[in-house]
Amino acid sequence: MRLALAASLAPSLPIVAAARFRVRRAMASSLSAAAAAPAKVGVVQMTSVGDVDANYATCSRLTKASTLVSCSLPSHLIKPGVLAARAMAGWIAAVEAAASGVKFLCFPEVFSFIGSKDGESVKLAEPLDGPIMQRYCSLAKESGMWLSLGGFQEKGPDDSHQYNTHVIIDDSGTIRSSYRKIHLFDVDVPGNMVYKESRFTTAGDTVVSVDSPFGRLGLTVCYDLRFPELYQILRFKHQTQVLLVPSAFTKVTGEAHWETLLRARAIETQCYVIAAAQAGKHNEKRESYGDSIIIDPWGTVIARLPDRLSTGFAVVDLDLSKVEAVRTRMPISEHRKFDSVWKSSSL
Ligand SMILES: O=C(O)CNC(=O)[C@H](CS)NC(=O)CCC(=O)C(=O)O
Repeated sequence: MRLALAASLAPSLPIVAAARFRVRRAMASSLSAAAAAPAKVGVVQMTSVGDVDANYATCSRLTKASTLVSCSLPSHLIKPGVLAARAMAGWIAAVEAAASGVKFLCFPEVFSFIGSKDGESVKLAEPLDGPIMQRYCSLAKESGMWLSLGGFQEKGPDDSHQYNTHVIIDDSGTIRSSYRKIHLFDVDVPGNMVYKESRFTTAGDTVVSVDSPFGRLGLTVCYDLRFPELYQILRFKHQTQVLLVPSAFTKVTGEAHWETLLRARAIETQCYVIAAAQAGKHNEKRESYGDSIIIDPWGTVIARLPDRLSTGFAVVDLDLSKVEAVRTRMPISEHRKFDSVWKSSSL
């Protein structure tokens, strides 16, 4: 992994890096000729707050890299202290991204809103054709980028429930796919607080994948990560090549499990894993672990931000021939015993 530091742009500010994975030509040429050319994808890390417009400003700044080069920061972000430093860091990342030519940018769960009061987000929940998501569709179109928007508060089946929905928008601004989080986080986190996501959220019940120029994508959200059967279905039934895990992991559980779970999913499915994370303090009560990460199908971490708190993103050349290379040398899909041995045993 090589870190291209944007430090020269602002030596005194938190350093934001774009990590790039270089294609190894020898490996690429020995593999499937049908594999698409490597494409640049980015994984965002951000600290969403209880303000839809402020979060949109951050997402927009990170996405519209090319138009931002000569722009000033949005005025509401120019405040003394940490926020201004973080905003600046995001801006520098955007400049870096322009040079990187990112074609697919992945945002974390609850990118558009994290409230501080119970039930706040249900009141803001909108259908996918509502104004909040439509603004992100315009953003994708204007910047010519595919977006993964994990964990949008989609209007639910009744007024007191939302869906936690992961949305994929293509570079023409069209919603290509959406997935409603299946596993809800009803957990008593040791030393932290009791989460009861099901109070305001209705679980989805459908496994979703979608084709893209960056391979077949498997859509999941956060706590889903702890349920490997979902990822097995995505890999062996849906034939996915890239697994997306937008998240807002708690600090406690993230420290204990985040990287290990993500690398396990990459290794056992032989897929790329792109996991965008919320980071740091959102309000007095809530803090996320951070550590946005991209993992290759061999399980190696190939990109992450320089620290777990900064706003910005890391970039890799996603090379689908690498997926095929790993699968050819270690053909676990042929070695599986699911149909012959395990199918008849219930868990
Ligand atoms: O409620 C919201 O604002 C959005 N939803 C979330 O942030 C969800 C439910 S509270 N968080 C997780 O799934 C964390 C999982 C986790 O931390 C773990 O598996 O260890």
